[in-house]
Amino acid sequence: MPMRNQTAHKSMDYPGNLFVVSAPSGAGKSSLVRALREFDARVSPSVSHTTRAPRGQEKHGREYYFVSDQEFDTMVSNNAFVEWANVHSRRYGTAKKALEERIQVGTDVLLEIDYQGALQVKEAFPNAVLIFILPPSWDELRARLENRGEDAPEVIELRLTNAAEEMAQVAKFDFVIINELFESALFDLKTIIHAQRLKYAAQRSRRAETFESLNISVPN
Ligand SMILES: Nc1ncnc2c1ncn2[C@@H]1O[C@H](COP(=O)(O)OP(=O)(O)OP(=O)(O)O)[C@@H](O)[C@H]1O
Ligand SMILES: Nc1nc2c(ncn2[C@@H]2O[C@H](COP(=O)(O)O)[C@@H](O)[C@H]2O)c(=O)[nH]1
Repeated sequence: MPMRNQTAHKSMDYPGNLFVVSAPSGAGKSSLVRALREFDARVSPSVSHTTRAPRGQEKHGREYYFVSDQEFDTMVSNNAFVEWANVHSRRYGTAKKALEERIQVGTDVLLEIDYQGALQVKEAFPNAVLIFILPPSWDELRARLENRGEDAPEVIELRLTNAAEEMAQVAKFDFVIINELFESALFDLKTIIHAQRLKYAAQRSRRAETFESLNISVPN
């Protein structure tokens, strides 16, 4: 895993919630997150940088910022990523500035990233909620990748090989959802997000009351 140089943000540093969704390729995380956002406009996705080529109808700045290896290297040297990782032989990273600016103003941000990135985010933001999506079976995972029809057979094989290592990380996550029936997995995702918002709001208001009783202003 790449070396990082970051400090953990103290709990309550930021008013926005940070959710991280990881899954082996094809388990259905993008589909779930897309469906979630139709119900919940408060969840704002983060657009990652990647050195992989666009596929299908993907657009620069919408699904990803598609950058060269050199551009990615420059961002790494400038410490511009909150996390980055090699995934399926390509590099992917989350820009630090854009993420911090959004959670600082109270936006709930959702990162769809791999497990290596998720664990780096948890180190930097201990309040981040890590959610892992599992497919119901290996056969179904393969079928979803094949039926999606967007990756070459050798890419599908690489993603399936990597899936074993990814799934071995599941215990490090705060929540696990099995995406068998789509609607049921979506309900689980909505519930986790709702529960976290309530918990965080309660913690903040308790803290505000404590500061109020001491007659001092609440730091952001
Ligand atoms: N519960 C489900 N039942 C059947 N098919 C599903 C289900 N969830 C997602 N799919 C389908 O599986 C395929 C893979 O889903 P999706 O692209 O969302 O996966 P992903 O985890 O985001 O993959 P990647 O990391 O490669 O982007 C898609 O064709 C999607 O429509
Ligand atoms: N560590 C990071 N992983 C990321 C990021 N953005 C996406 N990803 C993960 O890469 C794989 C492959 O994605 P694909 O779009 O090429 O199918 C998948 O697991 C994504 O979650 C990132 O910024 N950091």
